[in-house]
Amino acid sequence: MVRPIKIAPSILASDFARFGEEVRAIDEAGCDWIHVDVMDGHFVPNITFGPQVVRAIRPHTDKTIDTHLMIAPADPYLQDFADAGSDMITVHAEAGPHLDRSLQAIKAMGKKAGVSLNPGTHESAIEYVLDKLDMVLIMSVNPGFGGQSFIPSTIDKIKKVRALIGDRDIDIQIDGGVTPETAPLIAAAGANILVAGSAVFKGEGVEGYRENIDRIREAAEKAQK
Ligand SMILES: O=C(CO)[C@@H](O)[C@H](O)COP(=O)(O)O
Ligand SMILES: [Fe+2]
Repeated sequence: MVRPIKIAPSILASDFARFGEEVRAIDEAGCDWIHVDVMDGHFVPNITFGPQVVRAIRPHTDKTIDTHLMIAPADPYLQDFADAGSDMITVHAEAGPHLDRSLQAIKAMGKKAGVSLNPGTHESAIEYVLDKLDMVLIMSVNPGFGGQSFIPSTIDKIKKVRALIGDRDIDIQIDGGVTPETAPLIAAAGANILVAGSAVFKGEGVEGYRENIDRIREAAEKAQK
């Protein structure tokens, strides 16, 4: 089954002084999800924002708020993100130490659960938690910053994760360096949720964002067929 392509702009590349306006603009521009990059300055070498930002943007969109937690430990903060309005909560397999417990906690909060793999992490890290997953996020850059170049070995990992998933109802998300040029390779390998920060927000306002989202989506959909 071909899973529908979804585009999830990362607000890490938006204007932080205008979060509400920026979220409304990407919503109006036709994005599918809103990707929120949470960084703690410990698991990754950058600090961004916490549950308060999710709470602040929640009234500006009905679309899925996809929360990418690059924090360790994640467990003490899961309830805060759930209460703030996150729909999907993704933890890193490397953030440990109890991945299965983190996923059980997210599901018990009634949220969709994702697990993320850094570029250097083997796909077997998800093998025994597949029954608790709604999504696998394969990092195509080392986490911490937007605007980095796509790491080519990601393509091979997408294929391996797709094979591991089999016919389970699990999305594969790719995050980092997604552009209209990399999107076809990503989609052809079997991923269907594409996060894009700089490639979307380099545009001006709703029309600029729409053009960038459409270009990525069209390139991916064409390659899926
Ligand atoms: O999680 C991360 C980075 O750690 C990403 O979500 C980036 O924010 C994507 O930015 P671009 O590579 O698309 O500019
Ligand atoms: Fe991300």
